[in-house]
Amino acid sequence: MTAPLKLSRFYEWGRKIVAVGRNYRAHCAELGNPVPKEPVLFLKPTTSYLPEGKGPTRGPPGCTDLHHEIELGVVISGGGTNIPQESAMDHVGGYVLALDMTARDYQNIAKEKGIPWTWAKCFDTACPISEFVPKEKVSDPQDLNMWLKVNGEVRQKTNTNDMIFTVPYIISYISKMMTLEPGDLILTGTPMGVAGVQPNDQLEAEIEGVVAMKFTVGDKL
Ligand SMILES: O=C([O-])CC(=O)C(=O)O
Ligand SMILES: [Mg+2]
Repeated sequence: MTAPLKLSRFYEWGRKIVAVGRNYRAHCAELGNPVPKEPVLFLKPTTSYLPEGKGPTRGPPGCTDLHHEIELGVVISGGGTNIPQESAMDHVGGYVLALDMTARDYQNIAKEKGIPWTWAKCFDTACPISEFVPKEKVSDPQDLNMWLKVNGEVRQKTNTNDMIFTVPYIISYISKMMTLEPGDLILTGTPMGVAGVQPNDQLEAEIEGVVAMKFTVGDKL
């Protein structure tokens, strides 16, 4: 008999990570991007997962500008296609605090050339995650204070009520074109304050009152 799949270990068996970009106005402004009318979506592979305690996050070969992006992650427990916004939260099993580590130099090259962001977003260790937080521990995902410190200094700080597109809107929007499955992770976008990190930097992040995590930056892959 095979063991039942545990939602708290979604990163071992979930099949995709769907990331929303440009979901906070101030972050759009800091990178000179327009505020989107519909969610900007991209995928990260599950090989980019880095659970806390499993080593450092590392940039891809040749990267000279590895950025941190703190994000609320939403773990899907019940799959579906064409999920209505009204019942979208019934498909959520819990949350994680996540980093959408980004090789900003490669992303800028990709933007200039009009080619995909794969090299910038999909490398091994590009998705550090906290322990799983069951849904019951979060009364309102749209009212969470979260912050990220680098070497003890606050770099990013937000409340998730600043998101342009809410969690139920995002779930409904994605599921119109891509079936969501149990174990999928949705990254909901980063607030202002993204910046470069160096080997041996200490990253510390928290969703206040909910979960905290620590990672070190390692050498390039
Ligand atoms: O790389 C970017 O700026 C897009 C993105 O992931 C975000 O806004 O979280
Ligand atoms: Mg991001």
